[in-house]
Amino acid sequence: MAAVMWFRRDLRLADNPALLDAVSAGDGRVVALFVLDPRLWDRAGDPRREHLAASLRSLSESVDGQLVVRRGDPVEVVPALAGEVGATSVHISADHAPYGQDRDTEVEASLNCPLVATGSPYAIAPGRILNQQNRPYQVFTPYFRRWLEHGWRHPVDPPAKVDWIAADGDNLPDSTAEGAGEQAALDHWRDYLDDVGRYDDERDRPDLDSISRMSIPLKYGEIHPRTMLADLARKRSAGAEAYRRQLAWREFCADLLARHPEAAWKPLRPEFERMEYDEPGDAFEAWCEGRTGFPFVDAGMRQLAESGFLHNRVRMVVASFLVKDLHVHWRLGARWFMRSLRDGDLASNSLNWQWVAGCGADAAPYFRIFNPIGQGLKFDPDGEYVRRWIPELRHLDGKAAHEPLKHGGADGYPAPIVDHAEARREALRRYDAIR
Ligand SMILES: Cc1cc2nc3c(=O)[nH]c(=O)nc-3n(C[C@H](O)[C@H](O)[C@H](O)COP(=O)(O)OP(=O)(O)OC[C@H]3O[C@@H](n4cnc5c(N)ncnc54)[C@H](O)[C@@H]3O)c2cc1C
Repeated sequence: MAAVMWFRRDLRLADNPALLDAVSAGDGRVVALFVLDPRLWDRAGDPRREHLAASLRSLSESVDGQLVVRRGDPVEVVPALAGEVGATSVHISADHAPYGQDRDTEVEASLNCPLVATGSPYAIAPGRILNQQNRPYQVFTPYFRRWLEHGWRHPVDPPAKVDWIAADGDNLPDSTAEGAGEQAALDHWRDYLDDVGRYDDERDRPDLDSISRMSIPLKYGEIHPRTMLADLARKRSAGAEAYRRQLAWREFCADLLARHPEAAWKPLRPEFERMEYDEPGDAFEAWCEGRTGFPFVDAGMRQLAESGFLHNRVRMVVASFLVKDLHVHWRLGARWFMRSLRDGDLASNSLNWQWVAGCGADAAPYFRIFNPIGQGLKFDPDGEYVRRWIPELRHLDGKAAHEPLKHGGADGYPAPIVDHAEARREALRRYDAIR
C-alpha cells in the first residue's frame, strides 16, 4: 500500500497537512510527485522556472532523493503514476486559482482512487470569509477584520517518519537560482523576524532593506503563512501588526480570484471594459526596458529585469505610470510582470494591477494619479535607489538623481517620453468618458 503526495504550490515538509494525510493514508509509504505541466512551465518566465527548479532540487533532497518529477499533462500523468504504484489515494493541498481548480476536477475524474485535498496555500482558504449576510467581502478593511476574528490553525510538524517510495521519473530541470527551498525559506524568515519592528515605518522605502521578500517562498509554498503568523503573534510590535495586515492582502487577492476567476484578465468594474487604451508601441517597450526618462520608474523596471524582483511601492508606481501616463492596458503590464517576477502569482498580480488601474474591487480611486517624480522624491529621498539601478545617473548627488534634466542632464539617459501633467489630463478625460 502507498499514497501519492502530489506537490504543487507546497514544496515543503513542515506545516503541510496534506502530506500528513498522505503519510497516514499510505501507512508511512508515500510517493512524492511533482508534475512539470508544460501549460504552466512554458508560460512562466526564466525567474520563476529557475526558482521552481532549484526548489524542486531542494525538495528532492528532503525526500531522500525520491522526488518523482514527470513532464506532461497532470490529467494523464497523475492517474498513470497512481496506477503504477498501486496508490490507494492521491493527496494535494487545494488550488483555488482558475486553471488549478479545473485541472484538479479533471484529474479527480480520471483517477481510480480518491483525490484528497487538505489545506491550501493560505492561512484561511479562499471562500471562507463571509460577512453577516453570508456574502463575500468586496472591500479589504472589513475582510481583514473578519479574517482576524476568524483565526487560523496552528502550524503542524513535519511527519516523523516517511518511507519514500521510488518510481521512474524525468530528470530534474537545471537551475542556478540561489536561496530556494524550505530550509532557505525558514532561515530567511527567522532572520527577517529580528527586523520586522522596522516594517511599519520603513516598508514604503525601496532604498532601505526593510521588506521581507517572503513573497518568493510563499509563492512556491516553501513556507506556509500559518508558520509566519504564529511567529508574528509572538512579536507584538507595530511592525509585526503591519506585516500581518499585508499577509491578509495576499489572502484577499486569492479570495477575490477564487470567486471571480475572470478577474485574472478582465476588469472587476464592468465600466472599465469601455476604457480607451493605446496600442502598446515604443512607449510600452521603453517602459519594459526602463528607458522612460522617469528615474523612479526606470530604476524599478531595471530592477525587475535584472533581479526578477520589485519593491511594492515601486510596483505601484510603475504600474500606475503604464496605465495612467502611457495609457496602456493594465493586462499587458500584468503579463510582463508574470514573465519577469520570481514571485509572479496570478491572484496577487492581477488583483493588484486592477487596484492600481482603478478597476478592481477595492481599487485606488482612478483620479488619484501618482506623480512619478514626486513618488521618487518622497520614497527614495536621497536618490539611493535610483542610482543603484541606473548607472547613467550615478554622478548626480542626492535628490538630483530624480530630476536629471534640471541638473544638467545625464549622458545616455533619455529625456522623459511623456509630459506627466498632459498625460494625467488625458487619463482623466478617458476616465470621464466611461463614468
Ligand atoms: C502591480 C502589482 C503587482 C504585484 N504582483 C505580485 C505578484 O505577482 N506576486 C506577489 O506575491 N505579490 C505581488 N504584488 C504584491 C506585493 O507588491 C508583493 O507581494 C511584495 O512587494 C513582495 O515583497 P515582500 O515579500 O518583500 O513584501 P513585504 O512588504 O515584506 O510583505 C509581506 C508579504 O505580504 C504580502 N503582500 C504585501 N503586499 C501585498 C499586496 N499588495 N498584495 C498581496 N500581497 C501582499 C506578500 O505575501 C508579502 O510577501 C504586486 C503588487 C503590485 C502593486
